[in-house]
Amino acid sequence: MAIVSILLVLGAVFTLYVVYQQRRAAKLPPGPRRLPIIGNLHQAPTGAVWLKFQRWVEQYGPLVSLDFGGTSVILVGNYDIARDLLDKRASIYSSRPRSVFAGELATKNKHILFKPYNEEYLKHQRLEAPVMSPRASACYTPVQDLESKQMLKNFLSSDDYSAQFERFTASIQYTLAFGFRIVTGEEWQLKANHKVLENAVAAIEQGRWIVDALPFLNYLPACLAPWKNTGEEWYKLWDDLHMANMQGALDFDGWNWTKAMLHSKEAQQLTKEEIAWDVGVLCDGGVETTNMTLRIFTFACITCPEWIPKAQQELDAVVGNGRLPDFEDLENLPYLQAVVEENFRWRHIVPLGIPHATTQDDYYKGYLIPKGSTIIPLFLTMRGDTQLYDSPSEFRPERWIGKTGPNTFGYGRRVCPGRFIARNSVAIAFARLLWAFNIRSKDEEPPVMEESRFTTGFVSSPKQFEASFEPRSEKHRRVIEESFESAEKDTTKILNQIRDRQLSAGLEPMVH
Ligand code: HEM
Repeated sequence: MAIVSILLVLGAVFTLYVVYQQRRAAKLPPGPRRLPIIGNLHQAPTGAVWLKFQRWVEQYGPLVSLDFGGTSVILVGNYDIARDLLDKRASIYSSRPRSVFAGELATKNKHILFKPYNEEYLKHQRLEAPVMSPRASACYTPVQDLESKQMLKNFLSSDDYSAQFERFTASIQYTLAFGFRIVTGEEWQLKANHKVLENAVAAIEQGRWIVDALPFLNYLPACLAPWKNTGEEWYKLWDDLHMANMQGALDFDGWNWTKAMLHSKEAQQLTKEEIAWDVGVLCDGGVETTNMTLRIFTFACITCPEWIPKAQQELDAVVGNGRLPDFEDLENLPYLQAVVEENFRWRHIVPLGIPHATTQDDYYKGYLIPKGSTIIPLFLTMRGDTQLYDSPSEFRPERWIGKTGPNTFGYGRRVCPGRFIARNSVAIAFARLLWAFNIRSKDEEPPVMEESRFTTGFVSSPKQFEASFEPRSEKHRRVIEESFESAEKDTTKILNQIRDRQLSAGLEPMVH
């Protein structure tokens, strides 16, 4: 009798639960039909995930809801909705989805990208803010100036754009973060960084770690959960590199982010290791992102070169051929600025943006967005919107003359802190590369712009292709050589010049 009663109660509770779930599901945005318990897990795409997500947006509209094994996932396929939710309601849309492997095991909650939005996260954001502000970032141009001059000079003897772009972006980030340059690209720190970044991309890869889909599996002992040892191993590599870089930064003369952050008021609430991670992540955050943006630019030069003569005519008219374009020239180069905007639109390095998560239930246009939902802004879908862009696969800077382009650096309270530095690095690199070289395909049949030319994964950029960088004239070659020859290369002097620029801009660069 007692057993029958218990079964009846359990049955009633289960029925109520199913009815509750169905009622809630009825309020969600539309989406593909879900199965009990697993939801849409069986339909979870792999590879170029964004293509399947885009098809769902075409089928169900710009707001799509999915259920991945009990986690509500909301796809956002249009700029207006992304702004409405992620910017205008940022106070409840700025957390991150739980990531067991990458966030908890491989980085032990020390990587800012994976941190949930709470008081603990804000301590780290406040620590970074002074070195990332627009005014502080404007003081870093001497580093971008030197590194772009070396990049041009290196292109005179080698077309290996992968190596040149990586050295350029890494040297900017390492100089600012730790006070030393990446001169050859063979430095051990950069080699160690390769391994760490390779692991980082694998750690975030969707569908790779079963524990991310089924977090309860993390309660298993390590002998039954092999990912735990992998996580521990990757964490150690990462931690050792950050700690070694911090020590290096303290040993170098001159100002750098590590010293500035360690001496700040906010640092008193954090451990040295946490600060080493914060600086390390800021450094890493700018290397691959900027590097991939330059690869995309080069791919645009060889797949749709029609716009290049206009950009070069503008540079010739404003700068002439007797000197390199400078930061001061940028405001007089509207076409070049439009090239930067179009590059960010044409192909974004994170096709699915970086997911946010909600911290409370919300309603939007009558639809329920449940607390704990993963919100995915479909960057590529938005950039390919044919309602907004005529022939979106074509590279047409004209779309942006006198206008700013689409949101490149994310949303709300998680917007990319490196956006001011990144824009300056990209703009000066584009201006100088276009001024200096004719960038052409080395293949008889130049590649065409199509999806299969891009890598899949959390970040995406053009797969390897051949390009030549030929100086536009002998005069251009000489200017490139002389500009690098006469550039200040002493890192300590450059960094102290940056500290002084910050002081005269009324900032406190925080170092004794
Ligand atoms: C062209 C270059 C870059 C692009 C396209 C880019 C793009 C992004 C995007 C889309 C996000 C996610 C924002 C969101 O969640 O809504 C992000 C976050 C981030 N970026 Fe960048 N970024 C670039 C360069 C940089 C640079 C130069 C740095 C450092 C100096 C940096 C550091 C970071 C960090 C630390 C985060 C995590 C923010 C957080 O979760 O609180 N990025 N970036």
